[in-house]
Amino acid sequence: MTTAPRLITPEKRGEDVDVTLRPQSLNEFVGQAAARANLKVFVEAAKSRGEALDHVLFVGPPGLGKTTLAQIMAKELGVNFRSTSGPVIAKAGDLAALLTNLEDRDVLFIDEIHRLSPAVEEILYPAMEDFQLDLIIGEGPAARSVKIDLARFTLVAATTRLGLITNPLRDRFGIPVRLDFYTVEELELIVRRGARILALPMSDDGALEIARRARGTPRIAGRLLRRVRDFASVAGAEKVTRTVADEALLRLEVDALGLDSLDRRYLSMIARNFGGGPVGIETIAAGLSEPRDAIEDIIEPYLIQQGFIQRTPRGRMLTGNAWKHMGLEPPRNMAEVQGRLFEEE
Ligand SMILES: Nc1ncnc2c1ncn2[C@@H]1O[C@H](COP(=O)(O)OP(=O)(O)OP(=O)(O)O)[C@@H](O)[C@H]1O
Ligand SMILES: [Mg+2]
Repeated sequence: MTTAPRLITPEKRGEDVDVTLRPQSLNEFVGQAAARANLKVFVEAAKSRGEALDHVLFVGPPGLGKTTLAQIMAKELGVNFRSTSGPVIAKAGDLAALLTNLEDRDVLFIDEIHRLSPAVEEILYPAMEDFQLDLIIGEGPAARSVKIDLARFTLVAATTRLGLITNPLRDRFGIPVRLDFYTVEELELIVRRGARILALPMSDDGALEIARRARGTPRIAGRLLRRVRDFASVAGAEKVTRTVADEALLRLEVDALGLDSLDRRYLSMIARNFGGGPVGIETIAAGLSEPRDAIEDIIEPYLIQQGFIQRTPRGRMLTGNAWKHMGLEPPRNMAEVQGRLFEEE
């Protein structure tokens, strides 16, 4: 099943390979204040002791800056950055090859670590803990195990779904970092910085309008900024004002809160076909013809954070806010149904 291209998706797309907007240091990185402050301390401490930084796990919805922070870690530590991702490492040998090529204190970044195969994960445990590889050479009675010493490296991993990581793996990260959606103020700084880099004249209320509608996500802020720039240049606008931004975003079907057509389809399907829920995730996935993963990773986190849906033991349920946003009347027994569901828990 393929997901239709969606302007607002926080998923990676070609243009994000364009690194111009990517912050290069912890100081340049906007938002995530608590995480940033902690990371600064840990980096300083590791550097002053001349040791490898403890392993770091970044957890959070797509587009919030996990890969960016991983790269920044290596830069701040002044070490090499090697990068791979869970689904790419097919065999234990692939990971072994990567690990044996690391130098002391290097950062190895594994994106989507929840998609590592169990056989590969097994190799990772002793590597993370004792900086050793335990390899089995040969098969059957002739098989023997060899241990290879590795450089003392730092594993920096990222996942959108903490729940999909096994406990033994999770426990081996000394520094777990959870990234949250950004505030409008933070996104406003990110948009202004982006406009400066792109040499795009923009008023304060123009930046605010884009920030408000970026779904709490820097990647989306960057993407909206580029699209607004296109509209502005075609329309011959000298400056991105609130009106210019608003017109462009409306044409992109991004509403006042940053919800796009897929978000709205999600909400309206639960409202119209299921009386507001509760309705199970599989049913929603089938109804929207979208993979369940994409719904759980991309659509729901923001809708939950905005207080539009609740996860109940029986499935998803719309809140009063969601009905209001759609301009619809909530069912009269909504509060009662919700109360009953949570009692059952
Ligand atoms: N704090 C920030 N300030 C400015 N720009 C940011 C910030 N965080 C992320 N970005 C920008 O947002 C985009 C997405 O960031 P990044 O690729 O690090 O997200 P991610 O969390 O790794 O996403 P995914 O889960 O999809 O891999 C990048 O282009 C980056 O430039
Ligand atoms: Mg990433």
